[in-house]
Amino acid sequence: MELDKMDENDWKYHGEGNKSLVVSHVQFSRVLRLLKYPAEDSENPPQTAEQAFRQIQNIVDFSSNVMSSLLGEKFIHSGEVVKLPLEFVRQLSIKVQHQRPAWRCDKVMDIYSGCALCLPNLTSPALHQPTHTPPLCIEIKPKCGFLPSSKHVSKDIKTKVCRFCMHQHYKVANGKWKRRSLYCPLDLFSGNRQRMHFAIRHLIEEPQNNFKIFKGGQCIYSSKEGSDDSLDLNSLLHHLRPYFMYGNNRINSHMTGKAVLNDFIQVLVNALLSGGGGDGGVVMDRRGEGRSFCEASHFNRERIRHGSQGLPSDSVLFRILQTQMLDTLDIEGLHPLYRRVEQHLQDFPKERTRLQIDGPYNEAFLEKLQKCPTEDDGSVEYAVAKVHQYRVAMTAKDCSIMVALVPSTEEEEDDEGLPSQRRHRDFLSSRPPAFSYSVSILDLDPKPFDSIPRQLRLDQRIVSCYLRTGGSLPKGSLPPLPGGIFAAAEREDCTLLFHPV
Ligand SMILES: O=P(O)(O)O[C@@H]1[C@@H](OP(=O)(O)O)[C@H](OP(=O)(O)O)[C@H](O)[C@H](OP(=O)(O)O)[C@H]1OP(=O)(O)O
Ligand SMILES: Nc1ncnc2c1ncn2[C@@H]1O[C@H](COP(=O)(O)OP(=O)(O)OP(=O)(O)O)[C@@H](O)[C@H]1O
Repeated sequence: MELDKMDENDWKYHGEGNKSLVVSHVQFSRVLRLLKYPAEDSENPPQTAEQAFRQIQNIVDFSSNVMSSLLGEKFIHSGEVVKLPLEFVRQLSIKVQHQRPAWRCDKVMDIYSGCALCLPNLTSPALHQPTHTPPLCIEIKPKCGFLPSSKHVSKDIKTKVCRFCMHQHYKVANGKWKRRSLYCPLDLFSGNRQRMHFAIRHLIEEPQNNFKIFKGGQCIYSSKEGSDDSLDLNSLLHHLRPYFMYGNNRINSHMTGKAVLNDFIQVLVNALLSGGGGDGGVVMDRRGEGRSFCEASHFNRERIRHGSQGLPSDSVLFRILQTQMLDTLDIEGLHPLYRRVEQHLQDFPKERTRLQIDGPYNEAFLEKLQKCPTEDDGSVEYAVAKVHQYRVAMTAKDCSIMVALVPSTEEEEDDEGLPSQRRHRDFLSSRPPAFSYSVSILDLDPKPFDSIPRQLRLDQRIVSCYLRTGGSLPKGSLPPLPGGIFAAAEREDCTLLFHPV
């Protein structure tokens, strides 16, 4: 990529979140992630080009020096900061504007700094050979996978119903989403295949901003944000079916929609539980049996056929969960420590640098949070270390997982020996066809120190909304019944009920 010869026609809109907009290269497996500002700041950018460069460099440093050490290098692609010609960025902003979802247009793309983060395109991984079937990439934003056990938690409900499930009620009540998702992160993080299957099924039913599917780099399945449109399961099945035709199905050229979805979910569960190599010991996580169930989950505990297996210690879910659990005090216990730091900074503003409140995110930062004493000695150092830990946990609660699945070729499947490509890849041993896969984690930005008071306010609002409504919702806010899109898959097949494997 020659930075002085950038042409907006080589790039296309790829997606966006709350604070960045992503464009992908039409030919190479690269994306550019550009910052966004509130629309009211569009005339006067809130920071200088140098500050924008520093912000993106902080993102790279935080990802490569801090998150990578906690989550595992193999999952992380930190990218590099690039300086782009301003004319290119302006033209790009005009080009992508009409593709942006209306509900994200309260923010505008940064066209002033010329700075961006250049990353590998995780939805069209380099291991894909253009002549073969395009890779399927599944993006999951799993959110928080445990119930708090801190003594500082003031509302008992927080120890019973997980944050995501309570937040769903708040989001529907406030019109962010029309329907409630029945996905529960505690099921996904359980390590129990049945519960994980159940969780993914609900992500498919109501993806919101937690689930997307890409084929060959194109998004083929996601929520139409803010819209009430029903999801097109037939179209999804049409895309997925060719990947799951094997054995007799290949000969009969028929496979039920239910079977396609079951196989798809099974392959995804395998990838999430795999360690990407290594021995991958299975461990029970620190949540303990009682703490790993959310009372709002629709999963029937009695259906568990085999006890809770726990997550393999080298799996992506295990690493994310462990990092999320650096939040040991809950926001209610953390907030007084935040206030201690804030007070200290008011008294000694120059201490901001020594305490690394806004970075640099280097080894010293990592050491500060890893060497935090277990007991509060009343010091500002203790408070800072807990705040740093909490911010890292926040990032892990808001990151996304990208699973890329590449079907093995006929030759690879038919070859009795071990083909050279296969030696260099990890293969999922579900049922045929085999998939080579890679698992990555994206969106590992540092959360600002100042975001902590907002966290406390949001926590209070979510809990009081849940308690006020008693967990009930207006009619129509549940996914369509009976059985949602899965019932549609069954109708398409005129066959049995959908059962998790
Ligand atoms: O607070 P939450 O749990 O609602 O998470 C926010 C996300 O909302 P979600 O509930 O996932 O829809 C929110 O996502 P959306 O904008 O809703 O897609 C952002 O990821 C936000 O992070 P940031 O402020 O952009 O760094 C997230 O804020 P942080 O809490 O991570 O700062
Ligand atoms: N390296 C990548 N390769 C492919 N797609 C990517 C990559 N990085 C981001 N994306 C896509 O762009 C979308 C927005 O990116 P990202 O989640 O980083 O934005 P954000 O603004 O930080 O999100 P949030 O709302 O969580 O703050 C992602 O959901 C994903 O689909």
